[in-house]
Amino acid sequence: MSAVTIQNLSKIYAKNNSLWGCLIGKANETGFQALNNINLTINEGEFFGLLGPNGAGKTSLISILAGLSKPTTGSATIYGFDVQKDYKQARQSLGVVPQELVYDPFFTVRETLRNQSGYFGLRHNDDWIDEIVFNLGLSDKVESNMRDLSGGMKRRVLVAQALVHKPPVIILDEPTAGVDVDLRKSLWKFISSLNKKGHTIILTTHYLEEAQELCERIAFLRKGNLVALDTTSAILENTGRKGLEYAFLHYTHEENN
Ligand SMILES: Nc1ncnc2c1ncn2[C@@H]1O[C@H](COP(=O)(O)OP(=O)(O)OP(=O)(O)O)[C@@H](O)[C@H]1O
Repeated sequence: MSAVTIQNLSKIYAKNNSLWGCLIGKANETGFQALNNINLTINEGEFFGLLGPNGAGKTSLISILAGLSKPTTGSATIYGFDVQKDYKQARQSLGVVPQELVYDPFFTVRETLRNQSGYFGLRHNDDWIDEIVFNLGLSDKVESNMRDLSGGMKRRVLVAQALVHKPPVIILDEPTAGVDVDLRKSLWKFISSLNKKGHTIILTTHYLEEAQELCERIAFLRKGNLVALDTTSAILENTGRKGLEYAFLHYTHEENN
């Protein structure tokens, strides 16, 4: 079974046309097209890279998969569950590490992870919580309040939150932005071990050397369009084996598409 399917997916963000503009008969401005007819299948157990420059549409796509935003047209499924019609099952199958540091400053790390477990109906999840925090180097911070953690540690908690319900599909939206070498190493070791156990990993990152090392297949987005989709080795081969940074620039520059 495919882990994720995306069919004819487009997203147009509506313009906030003012009431005053409507009253004086000003024509409504059309919205901004962030995704344009994306078709993509990600296989079960794949380590998949979703790459593109700032504003390419990566987070817009992830938000739709996570049920946080509705597509304008098209559809998407996670493990066969439609992200809109079967929202609960699709969300249960997905763990998302968001790009932005969102947290409640009044809870401890353990309380944060217990609360997150509760959202997924898991009451006695401490064994797994302990395993996650250990693997993310957070064991000594588990009773600390979120507000007392450094930025990199808060990001580790976001990763832990995405994993509390052992989702088969894990999306990491720039998980290593602003984190030190230690976390990067421990994070990739842990995520790779989950991938070996069968979890599907979808990674967006601007650290292309990480994507080159980890991802079996890569999609490049540019201005909402899917401009390349292939195995990492084929992408490197097709662009003269000059590295993923060269391939990134090649595929995401307008004149090459
Ligand atoms: N809520 C919104 N309303 C209007 N436009 C939006 C909204 N969210 C995103 N956009 C626009 O859609 C485009 C794609 O944004 P998105 O956040 O998906 O890009 P991204 O590839 O994740 O970029 P980055 O690498 O910087 O995180 C951008 O031009 C952005 O300004």
